[in-house]
Amino acid sequence: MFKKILVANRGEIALRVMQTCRELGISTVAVYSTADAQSMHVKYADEAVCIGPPSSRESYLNISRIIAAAELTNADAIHPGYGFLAENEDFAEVCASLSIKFIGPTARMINQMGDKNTAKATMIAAGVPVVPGSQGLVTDLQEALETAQKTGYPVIIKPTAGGGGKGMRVVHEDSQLDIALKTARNEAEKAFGNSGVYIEKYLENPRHVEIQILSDQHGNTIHLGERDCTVQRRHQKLIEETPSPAVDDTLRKKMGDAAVAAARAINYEGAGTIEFLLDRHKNFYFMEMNTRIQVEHPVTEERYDVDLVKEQILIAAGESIEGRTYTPKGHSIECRINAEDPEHLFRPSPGKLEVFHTPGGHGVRVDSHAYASYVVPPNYDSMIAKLIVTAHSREEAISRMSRALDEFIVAGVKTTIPFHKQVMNSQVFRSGDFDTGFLDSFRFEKK
Ligand SMILES: Nc1ncc2cc(-c3cccc4ccccc34)c(N3CC[C@@H](N)C3)nc2n1
Ligand SMILES: [Ca+2]
Repeated sequence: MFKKILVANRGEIALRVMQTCRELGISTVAVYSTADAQSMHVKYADEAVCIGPPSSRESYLNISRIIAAAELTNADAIHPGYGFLAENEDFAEVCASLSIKFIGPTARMINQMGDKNTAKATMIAAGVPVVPGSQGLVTDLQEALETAQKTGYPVIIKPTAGGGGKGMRVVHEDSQLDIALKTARNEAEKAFGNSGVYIEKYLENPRHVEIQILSDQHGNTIHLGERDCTVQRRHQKLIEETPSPAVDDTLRKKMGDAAVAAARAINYEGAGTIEFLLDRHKNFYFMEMNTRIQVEHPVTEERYDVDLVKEQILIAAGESIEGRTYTPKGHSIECRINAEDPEHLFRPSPGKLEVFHTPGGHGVRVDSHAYASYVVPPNYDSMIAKLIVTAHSREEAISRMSRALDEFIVAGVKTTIPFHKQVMNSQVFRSGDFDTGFLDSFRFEKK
């Protein structure tokens, strides 16, 4: 078992990982930029190393500085959290070459799943349903036209080197294809340094349903159910829940089995998530595979009564998950509390927290690094807390979430709390019958 783990991240996930390390008796090393000198994860860790100025490029994205901190403190493993270097194959490779255990899959696996076109080919080989479209990358207009005519409009052009919606273009007819292909390739080159794009049939307003996977180093793979992440704004997830209101037991088994087959096919190691698009006819299609712990992991932890960060660490240390069974129980919903102003296009609202009072009570969990007098820095993402609520049914979870949001008092910055309150009270959300277009048509009522 590891003696010391360096957490190469900040904010709530850094604290979350350190909490599990402390429970396992593993000492912790924090890395931080000068902007995070007063951050909770720095105070909480057994050791802390300042790795640079506020800019991510010179701190949390700087491989050599993080490795230097690991060597300096003699850490025997690194947990990357999510974002930053969590899916960076060079980082995983450098750790491996220095015999510092990267808590996650190998560099090869990160690479294989990071390239969306390669990931898709791998899924086809594993028998996982994928969206019909081009066989591989599309470079010239002629090939694009043939693919689009074979697939049928509308089609979507997607960058192979990244997810998250950047460089995507939806095309409805031949005349638009030339421009769309050029702009998609340009945007992809600018955003990812790789202009590779592929084409898929465009599914109108699907749901986003993802399956949590756990695979150990001994060939065992299990799934821990689904998370519905359909409530998103500009490709940013805002609300996640499990179970999905759109998934029944039959579909859950099909999606779970497909996700397990995919992980087995690539001999996956660690915690991973297979993201699917789910259409109105309950057909599901592979979208992406994430090779990291995700922001929304707590809803799965609450329903399956599992510490996913603990599982990651035990698996990285070589433990087997053979024979592990989980009985899912309850309905869990997460709201991401961001320091953003819902009355002004969710623009960031950094600043000092004059008041930070978190809700409590049975079935209420708050994952946060924030505290009263903490200054939310403008340099990083705006999430200051995750409010996770669990109850026996979806209806009960929604009313508990609504009550907890009322008690979540933050002053000094604007937050998404009032927005979440309105979503929880909306008929459409309560009906469970919505798709990824939900927020496009959701009007936030300014008070
Ligand atoms: N073939 C096909 N059809 C419709 C799609 C629609 C989306 C999409 C677009 C906009 C918001 C979304 C929210 C959740 C899930 C998917 C979406 C989509 N992606 C890919 C990256 C992800 N962040 C959004 N891929 C799609 N692919
Ligand atoms: Ca992804």
